[in-house]
Amino acid sequence: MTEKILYTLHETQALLEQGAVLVVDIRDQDTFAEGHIPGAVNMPEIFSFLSESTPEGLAALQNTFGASFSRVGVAHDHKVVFYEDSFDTRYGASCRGYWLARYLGHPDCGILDGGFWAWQQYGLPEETAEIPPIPSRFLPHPNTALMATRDDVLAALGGSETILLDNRDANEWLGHTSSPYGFDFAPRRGRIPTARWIEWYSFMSRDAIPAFRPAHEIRALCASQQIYPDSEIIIFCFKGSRAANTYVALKLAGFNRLRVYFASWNEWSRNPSLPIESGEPRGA
Ligand SMILES: O=S(=O)([O-])[S-]
Repeated sequence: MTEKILYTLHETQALLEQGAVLVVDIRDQDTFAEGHIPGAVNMPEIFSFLSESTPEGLAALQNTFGASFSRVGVAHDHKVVFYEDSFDTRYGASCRGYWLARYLGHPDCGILDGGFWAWQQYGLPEETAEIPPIPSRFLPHPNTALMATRDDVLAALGGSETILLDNRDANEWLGHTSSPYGFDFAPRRGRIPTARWIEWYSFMSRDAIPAFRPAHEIRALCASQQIYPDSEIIIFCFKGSRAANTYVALKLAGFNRLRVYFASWNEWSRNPSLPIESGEPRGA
């Protein structure tokens, strides 16, 4: 059975009415305070946390989000739906929430299709009051099959088995900036050698409310880079958010051998012993 990831407005509203879902808003605190889905809890750290893929880094990631999920009441036996403004406004942060919950072993989580913009567009109820969350005890059970580490990426370099897929914005791929958060946020600019590149925006329609493109279009886009549904793929970006967005796009299009290099360029670029390619890519 295909895993359900996207929840429509109608489905989410019905689940809320039944008390059958915890809705998690990943936007920043001020935006959350201006209006959010009634009953939603706020977890901006889903977007901001920077991780490392060393054993210590992974343990820190698991502990941090074990504590954060517990703080807002995420529980393994209760459905969770994450949302942001829309899929392309916060670098895919709602997808980062979904992917993190899956990685930490949550069996039943998803994303609000269209995000809060769609919710508002349809005039659905909002509230500004912040109701204190009811904490839970969320114990992470990491699903290591979803995570790629720096060593996994190193092992894939130049090989034919695993495809490295870089989905950062064009100016990062071209080496014009080190990150989306400032030119010098990370110490080096450029690309991981041999990685293929499909900019994350390309997987979404650019309508007023961005949505993932139909599966056949996503498959065709990937095929243009010799990436196919049975390919083994490691996706990366700057810190795992846009990569999670592309993970969702590919999953919806029937790709299943997917891992996210969650620490991404933020980790890779800080270690001078790891190879990068800089300057304009050939043919750019
Ligand atoms: O910073 S990001 O690449 O995770 S959007």
